[in-house]
Parts: sequence; structure tokens; C-alpha cells
Amino acid sequence: MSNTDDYSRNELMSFLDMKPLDIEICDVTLRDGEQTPGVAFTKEEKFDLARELDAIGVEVIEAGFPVVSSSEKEIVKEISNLGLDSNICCLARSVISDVDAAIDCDVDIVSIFIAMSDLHLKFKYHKSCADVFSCAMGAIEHAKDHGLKVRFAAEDGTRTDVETLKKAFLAAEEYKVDYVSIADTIGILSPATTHYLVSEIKKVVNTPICIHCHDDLGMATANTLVAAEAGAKQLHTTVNGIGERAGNASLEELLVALRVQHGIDRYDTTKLTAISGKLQEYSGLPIAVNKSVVGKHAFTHESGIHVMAILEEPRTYELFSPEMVGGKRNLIVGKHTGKKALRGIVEDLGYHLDHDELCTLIGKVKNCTEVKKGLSRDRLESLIQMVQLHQE
Ligand SMILES: CC(=O)SCCNC(=O)CCNC(=O)[C@H](O)C(C)(C)COP(=O)(O)OP(=O)(O)OC[C@H]1O[C@@H](n2cnc3c(N)ncnc32)[C@H](O)[C@@H]1OP(=O)(O)O
Ligand SMILES: O=C(O)CCC(=O)C(=O)O
Repeated sequence: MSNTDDYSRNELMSFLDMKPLDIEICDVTLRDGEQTPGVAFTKEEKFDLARELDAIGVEVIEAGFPVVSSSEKEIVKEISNLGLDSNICCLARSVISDVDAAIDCDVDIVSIFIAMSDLHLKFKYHKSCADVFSCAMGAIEHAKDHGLKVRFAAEDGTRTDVETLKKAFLAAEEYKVDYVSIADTIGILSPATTHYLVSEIKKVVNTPICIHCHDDLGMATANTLVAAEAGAKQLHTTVNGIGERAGNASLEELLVALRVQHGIDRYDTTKLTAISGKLQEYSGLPIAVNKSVVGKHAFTHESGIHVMAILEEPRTYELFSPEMVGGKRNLIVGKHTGKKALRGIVEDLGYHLDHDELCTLIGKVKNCTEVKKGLSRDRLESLIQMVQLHQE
């Protein structure tokens, strides 16, 4: 979509016998993301994030859970009526009044969820699987009768007996649901078990499958990608990977992974750094400097061997260009700087040093950064000037 040079593709993919992926993104930042402890977005923040997600090209935006509060319901309705290209979805329990709230909100899709794992049946609902399932089917029928698209989501689906899950999805298919969703609610999946589960469901169900991964083991993005490779259609993400506990699969990681691994370039990834910044501001949750794709260090380089190569060809040490994700390269000097790198940086600053001056400068740089972390541009310039004036 963007004209930026995206550098490397994973050529190893050509050795795998894999069909082109048929996927869409459902971003759940405004719903599951907002379930992050302590996070509550204002109406304006939600509108802004919805517009940004729409501009990126996300196909579905989960705008909220209307029964949470009257203002939540109002905001979901307003987002539905913003005129975005993205389809708008909201969450509902397997309760008729929750579905009515979704109907009132003018959403395109309602995600009706129910848990069928033994743990949830016993300790949360105190009901049999047949009982909760019949509530779910009643809610689905009600939504369908009112013309909504329906996602039937199996909460805690990854700790639910696989045969039970298959039967439930098959029965939901009879009600003409538009999607069935496997929710890895507590993040227990690994890539191998994700592949197994999605493949098993795909053997019996023709309805598009959704995958909703949590990051309790740090594998949410990997599992989501593997689910897509096993045939899942709708992939759930959040900006910066926020969400319950350790969060969800991160939008920025998944979009870049889809591009690098599968050549899917229809999403406007140049907007990812900006939306990540807004999300940090609105949620009050700063990301780690080493966060993939959008972290401060994603394109920051200090090591001499890396910087000398990057000065000639950035692809040597960058998987994709900063421009591709709306980021910026930053070459810094510190304990790990080498002479070639330093010469490049010095020349970029508009100075020219001869070999001896450069050797003197590198000594000063190493002295300054042995114990202190990093060296500001101003400090570097004053060191360069000292060297030029032959000052100690
Ligand atoms: C995996 C997920 O992310 S699930 C979504 C989690 N998100 C949230 O919980 C959003 C914030 N929640 C809330 O604001 C509130 O809990 C509300 C508005 C949803 C419900 O509030 P309350 O009416 O006060 O109910 P409360 O939270 O005490 O209990 C939840 C009720 O929903 C029931 N319930 C939970 N999930 C489902 C479901 N999928 N289908 C039907 N009923 C359900 C529970 O069994 C319980 O029923 P009970 O009151 O008969 O015991
Ligand atoms: O599968 C879904 O669509 C949502 C379920 C969910 O939020 C969860 O179980 O964590």
C-alpha cells in the first residue's frame, strides 16, 4: 500500500507449501484493550483511535461492550455511525438484553460469547454445558432475526474439550453464524497447539474462523500468525498489544509479520508508529524501548560493526525500513561505537576529522561512555570541537 521500501522478505517461506493467506484484521483495542487494568478511554480518544484504525485499513473494529455502561453504549453507537470503511463490532454475553443493546448500537457484527470449558462451567456459571449453550443459541437466533452478523465466540476455547468445541461450532453453523471464534482467553496456546486446534476446527466447520490470542506466554502474535497459516480468517489484535493481564496480539507486530512473511501489504503500516504513540498517551501505558516495530530502539543503532554497515546499506541490520512503519532511524554513539561508524556520524554532523583526530575522538567517546550511558549530540559536538582545537 505505502511506497516505502520494505527491504527483506523471509525467503524461507518459499520452501513451505503454503497457500496465500485469506485474512482480515479485527482490532479489539477499544474493547479488550480497554479491559487493561486502569485503562478507560474518553469518547474523543475512542473516536480518534477508531479513525486511525480505519485509515490503516483494519477490516473490523470491535468498538466496545455496550452493557458495560450507558456512555459505553452511546460511544459504540456513535462509532458505528462515523461512516468508517471498517465494519463495527461489539461484544455481548449470551443474554438477550446484551444482544438488544448491540442492536441499538447499529453495529454490523455482534460477538456473542460463552465459555464451555469445565472450569468456567463449574466455577463461573454453575451450569451445565447444555444450559449455557442453549442460552448462546437463543442469543444468536435473536441477533440473526434482527439482521446482525454474528460471531460466536468460545471463551476459554483453548481449555475446552476439542470435541465439545467442534459440536458447538457445528451447531452454531446451523444458526448461520458468520464467524466462529477460538478465544485463547488465558494465553495457553503455543504455535504447535494453535496449528493443531485451528486445523481440527477447520476440518468440520465451513464458517470463517477467528483467533483471539492473549500474551500470557509472550506468544500471542506468533500464535495468531500460525492460526492464519492454518486457515483462520479473522485475526484479533490490539495496538501495542494492550489487553487483559499480559495483553493481546499486537497490531503492529502482526501487520509487519504478515508483510514480511506473506507479502500482505494492503495495510497502511506507515501509520503504526503514530497510533502507537497515541495509544501510549491515551492509556497512560508507555511501551518498552525494545518493543518490536514501534519501540524507541526499533531503529536505534550504537554498535560499531552494525552502524558501519548501516551507513552503506541499512538492510544489513534492519529487517524493514523505519519509513515503512512511520518510524525514524537513530544512530547513536556510546561505548560500542567504532571508528568507521563515528566517522559517518561526525560527517553527518558536518565535520571532517583526519585519521589521528578521529582516533583521539574515539578515545574520548569511550572514556565518556564507559560508565555513563550514551552521549548526546551536543556533547559529541563539543568533543569534536575540542579535538579540532587540540584541547585535552
Ligand atoms: C474474556 C473476556 O474478555 S469476557 C469480557 C470481560 N469484560 C467485562 O467484564 C467488561 C466489564 N464488565 C462489567 O461492566 C460488568 O461485569 C457487566 C456489565 C458485564 C455485568 O455486570 P453485572 O450485571 O453487575 O454482573 P456481574 O459482573 O456481577 O456478573 C456477571 C454475570 O454475567 C454472567 N455471564 C458472564 N459471561 C456470560 C456469558 N458469556 N453469557 C451469559 N452470561 C454471562 C455471569 O455468570 C454473571 O451472571 P450472574 O449475575 O447471574 O451471576
Ligand atoms: O473470541 C472473542 O471474540 C473474544 C473473547 C475474549 O475476549 C476472550 O476470551 O479473551
